[in-house]
Amino acid sequence: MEKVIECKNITHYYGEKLIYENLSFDVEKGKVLGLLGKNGTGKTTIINILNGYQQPRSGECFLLGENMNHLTPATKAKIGLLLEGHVQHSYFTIEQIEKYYSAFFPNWKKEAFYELMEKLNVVPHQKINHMSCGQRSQVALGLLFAQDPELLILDDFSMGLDPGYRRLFVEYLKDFAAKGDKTIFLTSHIIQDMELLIDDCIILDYGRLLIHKPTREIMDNFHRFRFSLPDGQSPAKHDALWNTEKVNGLWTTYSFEPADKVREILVPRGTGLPGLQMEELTLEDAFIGLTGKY
Ligand SMILES: Nc1ncnc2c1ncn2[C@@H]1O[C@H](COP(=O)(O)OP(=O)(O)OP(=O)(O)O)[C@@H](O)[C@H]1O
Repeated sequence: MEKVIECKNITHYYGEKLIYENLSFDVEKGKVLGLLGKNGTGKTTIINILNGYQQPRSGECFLLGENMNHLTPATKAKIGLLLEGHVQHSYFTIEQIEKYYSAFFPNWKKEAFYELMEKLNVVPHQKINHMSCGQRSQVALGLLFAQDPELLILDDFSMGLDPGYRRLFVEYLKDFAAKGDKTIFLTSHIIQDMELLIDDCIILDYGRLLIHKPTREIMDNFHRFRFSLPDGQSPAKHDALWNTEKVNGLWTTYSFEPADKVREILVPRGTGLPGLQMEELTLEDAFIGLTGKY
């Protein structure tokens, strides 16, 4: 399989503060990979490193086979980048920005941009800096679809979008990804959107990569378990159990293991655990189970 993003042993600090040590992952061509993590785990930082805007302490990244620090103009034209929803050159009107951007990209699809602008209730001579935050995000996304890149990198693409427009963009992104030869790497805190879109999931924790798995594998195998224990008794600690805690008198834990195995781990001496309940999870619940609430 062709690797569109390769991230090799990235170690990054801000001053004394470790962001990650030896972070490595690949994204294969045609995949949609979602990067999830709590606030401040380093999602924007890795996007900046991938694009050569920030230098890590060690390690290197390759985009479409080229080193992050030496991307040729031809390769840059194949990468669509959205940094936290911002559109540059906001003094332009919609018409002007479309003309300006079209000069940089050989595959420019003007009609894709205007198709989206028609859905926005804005007029072509409206200035971008006179638009709402959500409308500006939509212009930024319209420019990306017109660019028709091979690799789309979106940092917080849904910032400022209302639920209707978020759903519209999820549908646009799904269509874009369905072409099969496009690769998308994206972050968002709206995990319901991610669940509709992503093939694979990376979850960052503070200082490290927590998991990198196909989303289907998480949804099929990661469950929440609820159970009760006699007062004063606590469940056994085990590597296969995530974020075990007592909530309103009932214990909860999360695991990739099936119920029988969880029962065996929780009560190793075979005393049984009659009330053990296993629950299916949304991706958002799974995220909370893996990372904890706070
Ligand atoms: N230029 C900087 N100098 C010092 N610290 C920084 C700098 N940029 C980011 N940080 C810190 O590094 C950590 C990671 O920041 P980053 O913006 O990459 O996180 P994030 O996962 O994108 O967060 P969020 O989900 O809130 O957008 C944070 O603790 C942040 O305060």
